[in-house]
Amino acid sequence: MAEIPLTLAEATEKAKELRTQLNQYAHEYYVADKPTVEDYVYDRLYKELSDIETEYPDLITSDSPTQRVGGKILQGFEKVTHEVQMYSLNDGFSKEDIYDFDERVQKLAGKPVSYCCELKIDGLAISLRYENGRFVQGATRGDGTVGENITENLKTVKSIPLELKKPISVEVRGECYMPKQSFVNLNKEREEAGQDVFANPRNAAAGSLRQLDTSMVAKRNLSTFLYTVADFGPMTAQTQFDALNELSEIGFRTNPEKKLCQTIDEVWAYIEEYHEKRSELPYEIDGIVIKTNEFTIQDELGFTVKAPRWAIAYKFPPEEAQTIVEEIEWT
Ligand SMILES: NC(=O)c1cnc(OC2CCCC2)nc1N
Repeated sequence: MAEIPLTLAEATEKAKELRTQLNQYAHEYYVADKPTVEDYVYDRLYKELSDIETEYPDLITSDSPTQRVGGKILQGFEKVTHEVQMYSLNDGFSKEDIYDFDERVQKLAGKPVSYCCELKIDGLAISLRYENGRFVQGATRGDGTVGENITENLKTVKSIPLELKKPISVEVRGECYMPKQSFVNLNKEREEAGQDVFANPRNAAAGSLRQLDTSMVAKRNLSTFLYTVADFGPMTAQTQFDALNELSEIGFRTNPEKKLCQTIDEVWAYIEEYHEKRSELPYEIDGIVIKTNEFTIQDELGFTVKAPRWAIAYKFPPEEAQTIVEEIEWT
Protein backbone atom coordinates (compact mmCIF):
# COMPACT_ATOMS: atom_id res chain seq x y z
CA MET A 1 0.00 0.00 0.00
CA ALA A 2 1.41 3.46 -0.90
CA GLU A 3 2.53 5.34 2.19
CA ILE A 4 0.41 8.40 3.00
CA PRO A 5 2.82 11.33 2.37
CA LEU A 6 4.04 13.05 5.56
CA THR A 7 3.35 16.71 6.16
CA LEU A 8 6.48 18.91 6.41
CA ALA A 9 6.13 18.96 10.21
CA GLU A 10 5.86 15.16 10.39
CA ALA A 11 8.73 14.75 7.90
CA THR A 12 10.95 17.13 9.90
CA GLU A 13 10.33 15.18 13.09
CA LYS A 14 10.75 11.79 11.41
CA ALA A 15 13.97 12.82 9.62
CA LYS A 16 15.53 13.98 12.92
CA GLU A 17 14.53 10.70 14.59
CA LEU A 18 15.94 8.60 11.73
CA ARG A 19 19.21 10.59 11.60
CA THR A 20 19.80 10.12 15.31
CA GLN A 21 19.04 6.39 15.13
CA LEU A 22 21.13 5.81 11.99
CA ASN A 23 24.10 7.80 13.33
CA GLN A 24 24.00 5.77 16.53
CA TYR A 25 23.98 2.49 14.57
CA ALA A 26 26.84 3.80 12.36
CA HIS A 27 28.86 4.77 15.46
CA GLU A 28 28.43 1.27 16.88
CA TYR A 29 29.45 -0.35 13.59
CA TYR A 30 32.28 1.92 12.32
CA VAL A 31 33.69 3.42 15.53
CA ALA A 32 33.01 1.02 18.39
CA ASP A 33 33.20 -2.14 16.19
CA LYS A 34 30.19 -3.41 18.17
CA PRO A 35 27.15 -3.36 15.83
CA THR A 36 23.82 -3.96 17.63
CA VAL A 37 21.57 -4.41 14.58
CA GLU A 38 21.73 -6.36 11.32
CA ASP A 39 22.55 -4.47 8.10
CA TYR A 40 18.97 -4.84 6.77
CA VAL A 41 17.63 -2.88 9.79
CA TYR A 42 20.05 -0.03 9.03
CA ASP A 43 19.31 -0.18 5.30
CA ARG A 44 15.53 0.02 5.81
CA LEU A 45 15.79 3.12 8.06
CA TYR A 46 18.35 4.64 5.67
CA LYS A 47 15.92 4.28 2.75
CA GLU A 48 13.14 5.86 4.84
CA LEU A 49 15.37 8.89 5.54
CA SER A 50 16.60 9.06 1.97
CA ASP A 51 12.98 9.05 0.68
CA ILE A 52 12.04 11.88 3.08
CA GLU A 53 15.10 13.92 1.98
CA THR A 54 14.17 13.34 -1.67
CA GLU A 55 10.66 14.61 -0.94
CA TYR A 56 11.90 17.49 1.24
CA PRO A 57 15.52 18.37 0.22
CA ASP A 58 15.54 21.28 2.69
CA LEU A 59 15.54 18.69 5.48
CA ILE A 60 19.05 17.45 4.48
CA THR A 61 21.59 18.28 7.21
CA SER A 62 25.40 18.09 7.00
CA ASP A 63 25.46 15.25 9.56
CA SER A 64 22.85 13.17 7.73
CA PRO A 65 24.16 9.66 6.95
CA THR A 66 23.03 10.21 3.35
CA GLN A 67 25.90 12.75 2.99
CA ARG A 68 28.47 9.97 3.57
CA VAL A 69 28.21 8.65 0.03
CA GLY A 70 29.95 11.68 -1.48
CA GLY A 71 29.09 12.77 -5.00
CA LYS A 72 31.05 16.04 -5.27
CA ILE A 73 33.72 16.46 -7.95
CA LEU A 74 36.44 18.66 -6.44
CA GLN A 75 38.57 20.98 -8.58
CA GLY A 76 41.60 20.43 -6.37
CA PHE A 77 42.74 20.62 -2.75
CA GLU A 78 43.35 23.97 -1.05
CA LYS A 79 46.31 24.42 1.27
CA VAL A 80 45.80 24.39 5.03
CA THR A 81 48.30 25.81 7.53
CA HIS A 82 48.44 23.79 10.76
CA GLU A 83 48.19 26.18 13.77
CA VAL A 84 49.94 23.44 15.79
CA GLN A 85 52.74 21.77 13.80
CA MET A 86 52.19 18.11 12.93
CA TYR A 87 55.45 16.55 14.13
CA SER A 88 57.05 13.38 12.88
CA LEU A 89 58.80 10.81 15.07
CA ASN A 90 62.40 9.84 15.66
CA ASP A 91 62.93 6.19 14.80
CA GLY A 92 64.56 3.37 16.75
CA PHE A 93 65.56 0.07 15.14
CA SER A 94 66.96 -2.01 17.98
CA LYS A 95 66.45 -2.87 21.63
CA GLU A 96 69.51 -0.73 22.37
CA ASP A 97 67.89 2.30 20.66
CA ILE A 98 64.85 1.90 22.89
CA TYR A 99 66.88 1.54 26.11
CA ASP A 100 69.02 4.56 25.11
CA PHE A 101 65.78 6.55 24.58
CA ASP A 102 64.63 5.58 28.08
CA GLU A 103 67.98 6.63 29.56
CA ARG A 104 67.80 10.05 27.85
CA VAL A 105 64.19 10.63 28.95
CA GLN A 106 64.79 9.57 32.58
CA LYS A 107 67.85 11.85 32.69
CA LEU A 108 66.01 14.85 31.19
CA ALA A 109 62.92 14.30 33.32
CA GLY A 110 64.95 13.75 36.49
CA LYS A 111 62.21 11.48 37.85
CA PRO A 112 60.52 8.12 37.10
CA VAL A 113 58.60 8.18 33.79
CA SER A 114 55.73 5.97 32.61
CA TYR A 115 55.20 5.25 28.92
CA CYS A 116 52.06 5.01 26.80
CA CYS A 117 52.71 2.43 24.05
CA GLU A 118 50.65 2.44 20.85
CA LEU A 119 50.69 0.39 17.66
CA LYS A 120 52.19 2.44 14.82
CA ILE A 121 49.39 2.36 12.24
CA ASP A 122 50.77 2.38 8.69
CA GLY A 123 48.43 4.92 7.07
CA LEU A 124 48.26 8.64 6.39
CA ALA A 125 48.42 11.24 9.15
CA ILE A 126 45.36 13.53 9.20
CA SER A 127 44.19 16.46 11.30
CA LEU A 128 40.48 16.99 12.12
CA ARG A 129 38.98 20.24 13.41
CA TYR A 130 35.59 20.49 15.10
CA GLU A 131 33.65 23.63 16.07
CA ASN A 132 30.84 23.24 18.62
CA GLY A 133 30.95 19.50 17.99
CA ARG A 134 30.64 19.75 14.21
CA PHE A 135 33.32 18.48 11.80
CA VAL A 136 34.52 21.60 9.94
CA GLN A 137 37.92 20.76 8.42
CA GLY A 138 40.14 17.79 7.69
CA ALA A 139 43.67 18.01 6.33
CA THR A 140 46.70 15.91 5.44
CA ARG A 141 49.97 16.37 7.34
CA GLY A 142 51.81 17.70 4.29
CA ASP A 143 55.23 18.92 5.47
CA GLY A 144 53.98 19.28 9.04
CA THR A 145 53.16 22.98 8.66
CA VAL A 146 51.15 23.12 5.40
CA GLY A 147 48.84 20.28 4.38
CA GLU A 148 45.93 19.81 1.94
CA ASN A 149 42.29 20.40 2.73
CA ILE A 150 40.60 17.01 2.20
CA THR A 151 37.49 17.74 4.28
CA GLU A 152 35.02 16.58 1.63
CA ASN A 153 36.85 13.28 1.16
CA LEU A 154 37.13 12.67 4.91
CA LYS A 155 33.37 13.23 5.31
CA THR A 156 32.90 9.92 3.45
CA VAL A 157 35.11 8.03 5.95
CA LYS A 158 32.48 6.39 8.17
CA SER A 159 34.59 6.23 11.35
CA ILE A 160 35.09 10.02 11.32
CA PRO A 161 32.22 11.53 13.34
CA LEU A 162 30.39 14.40 11.57
CA GLU A 163 29.05 15.39 14.99
CA LEU A 164 30.84 14.76 18.33
CA LYS A 165 29.04 13.47 21.40
CA LYS A 166 29.65 16.88 23.01
CA PRO A 167 29.33 20.32 21.30
CA ILE A 168 33.02 21.12 21.87
CA SER A 169 35.67 22.76 19.69
CA VAL A 170 38.84 20.66 19.39
CA GLU A 171 41.53 19.69 16.90
CA VAL A 172 42.67 16.07 16.88
CA ARG A 173 45.11 14.02 14.82
CA GLY A 174 45.41 10.42 13.86
CA GLU A 175 45.91 7.96 11.06
CA CYS A 176 43.60 7.26 8.12
CA TYR A 177 44.25 3.74 6.84
CA MET A 178 42.88 0.99 4.60
CA PRO A 179 42.18 -2.35 6.34
CA LYS A 180 44.15 -5.29 4.91
CA GLN A 181 41.09 -7.08 3.54
CA SER A 182 39.83 -3.91 1.82
CA PHE A 183 43.28 -3.54 0.25
CA VAL A 184 43.20 -7.12 -1.09
CA ASN A 185 39.65 -6.65 -2.46
CA LEU A 186 40.51 -3.30 -4.08
CA ASN A 187 43.61 -4.70 -5.82
CA LYS A 188 41.61 -7.68 -7.07
CA GLU A 189 39.04 -5.29 -8.58
CA ARG A 190 41.79 -3.13 -10.12
CA GLU A 191 43.60 -6.14 -11.57
CA GLU A 192 40.35 -7.40 -13.15
CA ALA A 193 39.79 -3.91 -14.57
CA GLY A 194 43.31 -3.86 -16.00
CA GLN A 195 44.34 -1.02 -13.69
CA ASP A 196 47.60 -0.69 -11.75
CA VAL A 197 47.45 -2.27 -8.31
CA PHE A 198 48.58 -0.48 -5.14
CA ALA A 199 51.87 -1.64 -3.60
CA ASN A 200 50.57 -1.57 -0.02
CA PRO A 201 47.59 -0.42 2.09
CA ARG A 202 49.29 2.88 2.92
CA ASN A 203 49.65 3.84 -0.74
CA ALA A 204 46.06 2.72 -1.34
CA ALA A 205 44.83 4.98 1.49
CA ALA A 206 46.91 7.92 0.23
CA GLY A 207 45.72 7.38 -3.34
CA SER A 208 42.11 7.17 -2.15
CA LEU A 209 42.27 10.43 -0.19
CA ARG A 210 43.72 12.20 -3.27
CA GLN A 211 40.62 11.35 -5.35
CA LEU A 212 38.78 14.41 -6.65
CA ASP A 213 35.53 12.43 -6.94
CA THR A 214 34.32 12.04 -3.34
CA SER A 215 32.00 9.14 -4.26
CA MET A 216 35.13 7.15 -5.16
CA VAL A 217 36.57 7.76 -1.66
CA ALA A 218 33.31 6.59 -0.08
CA LYS A 219 33.74 3.20 -1.75
CA ARG A 220 37.31 2.63 -0.51
CA ASN A 221 36.31 1.55 3.04
CA LEU A 222 38.93 3.70 4.76
CA SER A 223 39.07 3.85 8.55
CA THR A 224 40.87 5.83 11.27
CA PHE A 225 42.57 5.64 14.65
CA LEU A 226 42.95 9.01 16.44
CA TYR A 227 45.87 9.50 18.85
CA THR A 228 46.76 13.18 19.38
CA VAL A 229 44.90 16.21 20.72
CA ALA A 230 46.31 19.40 19.17
CA ASP A 231 43.70 21.80 20.56
CA PHE A 232 42.20 20.47 23.79
CA GLY A 233 39.27 22.86 24.03
CA PRO A 234 37.52 21.72 27.23
CA MET A 235 39.19 18.27 27.24
CA THR A 236 40.86 17.57 30.60
CA ALA A 237 43.25 14.62 30.09
CA GLN A 238 46.66 15.08 31.77
CA THR A 239 48.28 11.99 30.23
CA GLN A 240 48.46 10.37 26.79
CA PHE A 241 46.67 7.24 28.02
CA ASP A 242 43.76 9.30 29.40
CA ALA A 243 43.67 11.44 26.26
CA LEU A 244 43.12 8.30 24.16
CA ASN A 245 40.21 7.32 26.42
CA GLU A 246 38.78 10.84 26.26
CA LEU A 247 39.02 10.84 22.44
CA SER A 248 36.98 7.65 22.44
CA GLU A 249 34.40 9.10 24.85
CA ILE A 250 33.68 12.08 22.58
CA GLY A 251 33.16 9.86 19.54
CA PHE A 252 36.50 9.06 17.87
CA ARG A 253 37.82 5.64 16.96
CA THR A 254 41.00 4.85 18.91
CA ASN A 255 43.20 1.78 18.83
CA PRO A 256 42.31 -0.73 21.60
CA GLU A 257 45.82 -2.25 21.86
CA LYS A 258 47.41 0.65 23.79
CA LYS A 259 49.34 -0.19 26.99
CA LEU A 260 50.54 1.91 29.93
CA CYS A 261 54.04 0.71 30.88
CA GLN A 262 55.86 1.63 34.10
CA THR A 263 59.31 0.46 32.92
CA ILE A 264 61.22 0.18 29.63
CA ASP A 265 61.34 -3.59 30.18
CA GLU A 266 57.53 -3.63 30.00
CA VAL A 267 57.80 -1.50 26.84
CA TRP A 268 60.19 -3.99 25.25
CA ALA A 269 57.87 -6.89 26.17
CA TYR A 270 55.00 -5.05 24.46
CA ILE A 271 57.15 -4.51 21.35
CA GLU A 272 57.98 -8.24 21.19
CA GLU A 273 54.33 -9.17 21.79
CA TYR A 274 53.06 -7.14 18.85
CA HIS A 275 55.97 -8.05 16.61
CA GLU A 276 54.50 -11.56 16.93
CA LYS A 277 50.85 -10.52 16.69
CA ARG A 278 51.12 -8.06 13.77
CA SER A 279 50.18 -10.61 11.07
CA GLU A 280 46.87 -11.31 12.86
CA LEU A 281 45.86 -7.63 12.97
CA PRO A 282 43.24 -6.52 10.38
CA TYR A 283 45.38 -3.46 9.56
CA GLU A 284 49.07 -2.92 8.85
CA ILE A 285 51.45 -1.57 11.47
CA ASP A 286 55.11 -0.73 10.84
CA GLY A 287 56.17 -0.53 14.48
CA ILE A 288 55.34 0.70 17.96
CA VAL A 289 55.13 4.32 19.18
CA ILE A 290 56.41 4.94 22.72
CA LYS A 291 55.41 8.20 24.42
CA THR A 292 56.09 9.52 27.89
CA ASN A 293 52.63 9.34 29.40
CA GLU A 294 52.52 12.50 31.56
CA PHE A 295 51.88 15.72 29.60
CA THR A 296 53.89 17.70 32.20
CA ILE A 297 56.97 15.67 31.21
CA GLN A 298 56.17 16.03 27.50
CA ASP A 299 56.07 19.82 28.04
CA GLU A 300 59.41 19.74 29.88
CA LEU A 301 61.13 17.66 27.19
CA GLY A 302 59.60 19.55 24.25
CA PHE A 303 60.47 19.09 20.57
CA THR A 304 63.43 19.25 18.21
CA VAL A 305 62.76 20.95 14.84
CA LYS A 306 60.96 17.86 13.50
CA ALA A 307 60.06 15.56 16.36
CA PRO A 308 59.24 15.31 20.08
CA ARG A 309 62.04 14.37 22.51
CA TRP A 310 59.43 12.50 24.58
CA ALA A 311 58.53 9.89 21.94
CA ILE A 312 60.22 7.34 19.71
CA ALA A 313 58.95 4.99 17.01
CA TYR A 314 60.36 1.48 17.15
CA LYS A 315 60.30 0.26 13.53
CA PHE A 316 59.87 -3.44 12.76
CA PRO A 317 62.31 -4.86 10.20
CA PRO A 318 60.75 -3.83 6.82
CA GLU A 319 61.16 -7.13 4.90
CA GLU A 320 58.40 -8.78 7.00
CA ALA A 321 55.77 -6.19 5.92
CA GLN A 322 55.80 -7.69 2.37
CA THR A 323 55.32 -11.27 3.67
CA ILE A 324 52.28 -10.22 5.70
CA VAL A 325 50.43 -8.93 2.63
CA GLU A 326 51.43 -11.97 0.50
CA GLU A 327 50.07 -14.32 3.20
CA ILE A 328 46.77 -12.40 3.12
CA GLU A 329 46.51 -12.72 -0.67
CA TRP A 330 46.31 -16.51 -0.43
CA THR A 331 43.58 -16.59 2.24
N1 LIG B 1 51.13 6.05 13.07
C1 LIG B 1 50.74 6.04 14.35
O1 LIG B 1 50.02 5.13 14.78
C2 LIG B 1 51.18 7.17 15.25
C3 LIG B 1 51.93 8.22 14.74
N2 LIG B 1 52.32 9.25 15.56
C4 LIG B 1 51.99 9.21 16.86
O2 LIG B 1 52.35 10.20 17.71
C5 LIG B 1 53.18 11.28 17.23
C6 LIG B 1 52.36 12.35 16.58
C7 LIG B 1 53.05 13.65 16.94
C8 LIG B 1 53.97 13.39 18.09
C9 LIG B 1 53.86 11.93 18.44
N3 LIG B 1 51.27 8.21 17.40
C10 LIG B 1 50.85 7.18 16.63
N4 LIG B 1 50.11 6.17 17.20
